[in-house]
Formats: sequence, structure tokens, C-alpha cells
Amino acid sequence: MMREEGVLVRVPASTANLGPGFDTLGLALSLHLWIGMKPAEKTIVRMYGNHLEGLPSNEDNLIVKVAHRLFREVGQTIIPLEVEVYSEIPLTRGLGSSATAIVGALFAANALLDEPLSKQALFDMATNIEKHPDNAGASLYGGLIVAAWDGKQAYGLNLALSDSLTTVAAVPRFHLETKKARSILPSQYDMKDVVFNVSRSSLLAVALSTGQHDLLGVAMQDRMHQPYRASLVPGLDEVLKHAVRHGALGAALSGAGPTAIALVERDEAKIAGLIQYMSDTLAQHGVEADVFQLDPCTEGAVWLEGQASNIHDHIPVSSSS
Ligand SMILES: Nc1ncnc2c1ncn2[C@@H]1O[C@H](COP(=O)(O)OP(=O)(O)OP(=O)(O)O)[C@@H](O)[C@H]1O
Ligand SMILES: N[C@@H](CCO)C(=O)O
Repeated sequence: MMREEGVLVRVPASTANLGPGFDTLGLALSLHLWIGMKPAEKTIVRMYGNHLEGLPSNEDNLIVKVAHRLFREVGQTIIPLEVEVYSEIPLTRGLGSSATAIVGALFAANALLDEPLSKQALFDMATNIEKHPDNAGASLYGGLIVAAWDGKQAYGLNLALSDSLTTVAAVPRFHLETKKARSILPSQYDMKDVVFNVSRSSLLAVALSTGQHDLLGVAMQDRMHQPYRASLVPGLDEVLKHAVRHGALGAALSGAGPTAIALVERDEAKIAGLIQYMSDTLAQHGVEADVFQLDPCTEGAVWLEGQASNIHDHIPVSSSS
């Protein structure tokens, strides 16, 4: 069955890795992507807000390609789509924009066809397209997720996260494609670095889920990707080394970067001090960045069924175009 009236979905951004949990740990964040989708005579993608400039408005748009992939998967004839997109998530900054778009497209296409696929099947498809399950799992399920992928099926478990935690994100005003940030990584690792990461990542999952936040400084250390990617983000090394002295519980490169993200107690003075420290440090290295508190998001992808399915209800007037 095709919902001729169309559907509207909302999907959160995410931060991947949290330091040592490379391609494994993900946390949904309170910045969102909205996708409205309905059958049309001709495919057209209308985009709103400042973050989507330059993306294709035809069948080449990632959201249309992924929606059509789901149609093929369930044996549905490919039809043109009218897609409206509004995003609060900056692209290619390490906040999972591509996974959000992929999860959103799958979620919307599935809703349009009255949900032939389970959430697990959407997770498998999203991970097969994105190639790592950390961002995809967080965007789909929300909250903190531990995820794995065997090349076909994705596995994910949500962990509880204390309400007392929030994050400070420093989002540089330059783009860094995940592809480039992965190409810089070694293809082989020394055994002691592997042990270092497995131990930190395991410690991190338990420390977060049991509220042992005093361990986060150690548990968020990484030797697998951040030391290599630091050359792409001036000032990152220093932020990661000293954030704890400036109020953070721990800090990491967000996803493939260039955003740096720190976990911090929900304490106004600590948050303000950390924002100041991260802004000043990046500025000293010539990096302009937007630095702000960014709350974790417990809710994953949702179909805004029953609400007015009008994307314009969700777009701030200043962002409409
Ligand atoms: N809303 C969207 N609509 C269409 N395409 C999108 C959308 N969001 C992201 N993309 C595509 O994904 C690309 C960004 O993916 P990339 O993996 O490089 O960065 P990211 O997902 O923002 O960061 P990270 O994976 O490190 O968290 C964009 O250049 C664009 O091609
Ligand atoms: N785990 C991925 C996240 C980026 O999408 C990486 O660090 O390359």
C-alpha cells in the first residue's frame, strides 16, 4: 500500500566512536533532519535551511537514491518522489549527516509503503549503505548504542546514559569528508594499540552505562584513529589532551571529524568554561569553530504520523527559502 498523502519523518544527528569505540559506539544528538516524502509525477527534492546548499535536487540526491533502493528491496515499482528536506545538521563535520540522511530516507520510504520492513531490516540496510553501524544505529534507535556489523547484518544494543551528562561540540567551519579522514588511517595496527583500544572502549561502555563518570578521561583515550586524524584538525591534539582540566569528563574527535566533542556534567559553570577553552584553543590554531552545548537525544528516527505532515511547521521562519 502506498500512502498517497505522503509521510514526514525526523531523525537525530549522532557522534560516532566517542574516542576508542571506532565504528562501534554512537550517541544520538539533539540536532535533527526532517524528510517529507510523497509520490509525484516527477522527482524533485526541495531543501530548506543553510546546510543543504549544493546538494542535487533530482534523482541523484542521496535521499532519493536510498528510498528507491528500499523500493527495489521490497519489490515495489520505482516511482518519482517529491521530497522536502530541512536539516539542522552541518554536512561533513563528523555529526553523522550522511547516516542521518540514509536512515531518514529508509525510514520515510518504509513509512510511505506502510512499513513492509522491520526496524532491524532498516538497520541492516542503512549499515550496508553507510558501511559502519555506529552513526546509523544511533540515528535509528537514538541514545547511546554499541553496534557491530558482519558485512550483512548489523547488531546494536542501547545502553542507558545518565541525564546528568551533556556534550560540548566544537564544529570547525571547514568540511572534512569521511572518505578522506578514513584514507589517512593505517591498514594494520600494532598489538599493543589494539589492546589499548579494546580495553578503553569496553571500559567506556561500562563506565557510561553505570554512571562511573570519573573513568571517562581514561576510557575515552584512543590510539586507532585520532592520532592520525589530528593532522587534519589543527588544535585537536591540544583540546583532547587538556579538555579534562577545563571541565570535561572526557573528549574525542566526533566521528571522522573535524568536530571535537566533550562529555561534561550538566553544570552551567563547567559548560561555559569548556566552551571558552575549546573556542580559544581552536582559534589559537587558526580554526574558526562554532562551539556550543549539544544535548544527547534519547529518541531515534520517528514517523510524525498523526501530526500535520507538513515540514514547514518545523522550519524556523528565518531558515525557509
Ligand atoms: N540531508 C542530506 N541530503 C542529501 N545528501 C546528504 C545529506 N546529508 C549528507 N549528505 C551526503 O553525505 C555527505 C557527507 O557525508 P560524510 O560521511 O562525508 O560526512 P558526515 O556524515 O557529515 O560525517 P561523519 O560520518 O564523520 O559523522 C554529504 O557531502 C552529502 O553528499
Ligand atoms: N566510525 C566512522 C564514523 C564516520 O562516519 C569513522 O570514524 O570513520
